[in-house]
Amino acid sequence: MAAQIWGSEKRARRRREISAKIAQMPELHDSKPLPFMTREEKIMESARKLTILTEKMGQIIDPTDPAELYHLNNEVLGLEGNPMALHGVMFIPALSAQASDEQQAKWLPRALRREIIGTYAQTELGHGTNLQNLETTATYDLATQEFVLHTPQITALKWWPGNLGKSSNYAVVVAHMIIKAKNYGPHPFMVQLRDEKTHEPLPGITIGDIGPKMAYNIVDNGFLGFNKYRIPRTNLLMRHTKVEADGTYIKPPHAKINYSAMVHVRAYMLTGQAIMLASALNIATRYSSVRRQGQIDKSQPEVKVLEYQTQQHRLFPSIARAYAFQFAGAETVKLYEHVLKEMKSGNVSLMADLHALTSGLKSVVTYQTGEGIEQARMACGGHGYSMASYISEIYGVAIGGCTYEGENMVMLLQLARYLVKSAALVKSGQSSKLGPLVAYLGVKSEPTSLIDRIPNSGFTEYVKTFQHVSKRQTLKAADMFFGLMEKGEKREIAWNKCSVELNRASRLHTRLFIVEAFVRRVNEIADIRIKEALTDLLHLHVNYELLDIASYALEDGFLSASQLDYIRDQVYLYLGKIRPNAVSLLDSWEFSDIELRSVLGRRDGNVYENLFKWAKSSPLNKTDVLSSVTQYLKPMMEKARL
Ligand SMILES: CC/C=C\C/C=C\C/C=C\CCCC(=O)SCCNC(=O)CCNC(=O)[C@H](O)C(C)(C)COP(=O)(O)OP(=O)(O)OC[C@H]1O[C@@H](n2cnc3c(N)ncnc32)[C@H](O)[C@@H]1OP(=O)(O)O
Ligand SMILES: Cc1cc2nc3c(=O)[nH]c(=O)nc-3n(C[C@H](O)[C@H](O)[C@H](O)COP(=O)(O)OP(=O)(O)OC[C@H]3O[C@@H](n4cnc5c(N)ncnc54)[C@H](O)[C@@H]3O)c2cc1C
Repeated sequence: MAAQIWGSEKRARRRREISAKIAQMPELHDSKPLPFMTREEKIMESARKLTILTEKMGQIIDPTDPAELYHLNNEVLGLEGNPMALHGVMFIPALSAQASDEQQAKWLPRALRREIIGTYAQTELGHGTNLQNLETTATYDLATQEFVLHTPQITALKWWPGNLGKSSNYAVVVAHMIIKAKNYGPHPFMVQLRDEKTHEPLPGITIGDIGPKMAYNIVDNGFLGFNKYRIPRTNLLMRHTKVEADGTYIKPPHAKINYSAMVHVRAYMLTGQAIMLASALNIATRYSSVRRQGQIDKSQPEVKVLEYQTQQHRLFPSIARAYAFQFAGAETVKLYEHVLKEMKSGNVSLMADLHALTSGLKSVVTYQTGEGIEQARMACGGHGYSMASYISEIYGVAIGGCTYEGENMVMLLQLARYLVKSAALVKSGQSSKLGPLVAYLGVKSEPTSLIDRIPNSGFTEYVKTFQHVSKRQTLKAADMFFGLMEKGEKREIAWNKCSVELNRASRLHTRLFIVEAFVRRVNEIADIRIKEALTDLLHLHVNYELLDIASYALEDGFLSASQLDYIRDQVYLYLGKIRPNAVSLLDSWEFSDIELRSVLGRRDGNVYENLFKWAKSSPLNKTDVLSSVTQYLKPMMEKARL
């Protein structure tokens, strides 16, 4: 199963080998539990480990393999981030995709050797979503052949970029490029921020940390202002766009090609989310098979809480989602790598499809991951609320994904643009022009669903039902939009008035893609036992997801009440079937105790003794009487007693 999750036997084996090596290297372990550290201590601890990793990486992993590097980071540095998180996630991908060969030769080897630390600085205090209204300018000075970066007012300060505040000395900065008073829109520039020797900010640069956040606090998200700060013309990233010495602008082959670093993260973050969901579920499910509370049969001893159907219903559909996201994520990364290769050689024809797909997936996956992790926390009762579970930290980090890399509603609306265009093709009889991801929009469906009507139909009737509801909602939302325009409403106003319905269509389309990716994977599996276990999970997935969106299929009678009863019964049936495999389905992800950082989720199940040990190690317990008591509470009580 680990091979299915991680992509191959070899990958799963390598992960095990890497974890075993890390277990033998105490210098790479947390020196004390992270929840007992201050933010400053955590940042120091992370930098300490990161430095050792840089020295010893070659002994542990193949540093050229991104999957191995990702695993190493998760184990050693953890999900709260590290001083170079954005360096790998966005700075290097931005240079790789947008810098010319010559620029790459100059900067990439230095970045890969970690001679410099970089980030991606785009969002500003006043604007994040609406890139067209960013305010930072890069004005070309023909006389010196330099760009002059400037922050015209406080809202133009770069705000949020990870590791910008304190760690990075370089950044890819997105600024509006102005040449001879003409604004060419947002473009990426390579900018040195700090002196390489002293790490002091360079003159003309104002920079710092934006303060503590809900989670992800090892990352120093930062602010950045420029005061007429000059960089050479050749620091504009010039793989696709060029500015010649005389100010001549050569436009890129696709207007949004400079957005590729964002698409990169949107594609790669899906498996990251799946890992966070599976981690929280691993903790909750292991704990649920240790925790005994109450009886089902009063004549029997207390049961493990995992025996309760409500507990299974809370956890198991999310286990199925974690697998589904991992499989859909793997497909998306493959597609992204293909499109990136094409893009580098000038073929931009697949960019719109990839943008639409990743926009929808990013939104649905992060939202459902957040839901699943929060349910996992609640499933642990009181101990879930303790940082000893570590689930609240996983939650805080995961839901950051709903916001970063494009706020979820906004990204769903991006997919909706693509769906509406596809609907227009269907309506104008041009269904043959639909791309493979939306081809179902042009296919006439049966009048009613055949779920529970055809024996041995596998998952086909389920997929058809998901297709039906997605198609119906897409065409309905598109009709509403076109109808408003026909009535004379301006395009943008009409769009806004339909946007809730449009986003519903985007979610349904994306959920269909996730179901299909799961089905595709199960169909590929040869090992009979693995196929069986995953087929059970897929049964739970399709039935649970369909129940969740049943109103769409009920309102036009595509599903009947009796079919809904069948679907509900299937959910209960598969909860029971999955119960014996539940812990194994999560243990198959092979997270080590080092990586999970959870007292509740310990592999050995020795929860109570270790919770007590953990509590005793709280800094508050260093002394029996705190100074808050001697200074304030004791005098207050004494005064009250007089
Ligand atoms: C390995 C990774 C694992 C884990 C990650 C872990 C940690 C990482 C932590 C944090 C990283 C966070 C980093 C950041 O957040 S960086 C900042 C990200 N910011 C955003 O995402 C901003 C979101 N906004 C946008 O993307 C755009 O503004 C927009 C909403 C898409 C609108 O852009 P705009 O230029 O105004 O375009 P429109 O006029 O609306 O659209 C015109 C046209 O272009 C199409 N389009 C837009 N984007 C793309 C694209 N990327 N590729 C292809 N096409 C695109 C758009 O759909 C429209 O097409 P039409 O045909 O419909 O006209
Ligand atoms: C943990 C974290 C890490 C980050 N890292 C980076 C980084 O490394 N580099 C970087 O540059 N940025 C980074 N960001 C910033 C992030 O990319 C932005 O916060 C994000 O893109 C959302 O933009 P915003 O904050 O402007 O939200 P806003 O756009 O102000 O969103 C506020 C609300 O308005 C709604 N809204 C906005 N526009 C529309 C619209 N057109 N239609 C409908 N509704 C709309 C949104 O849906 C939302 O409900 C990070 C953010 C976080 C939380």
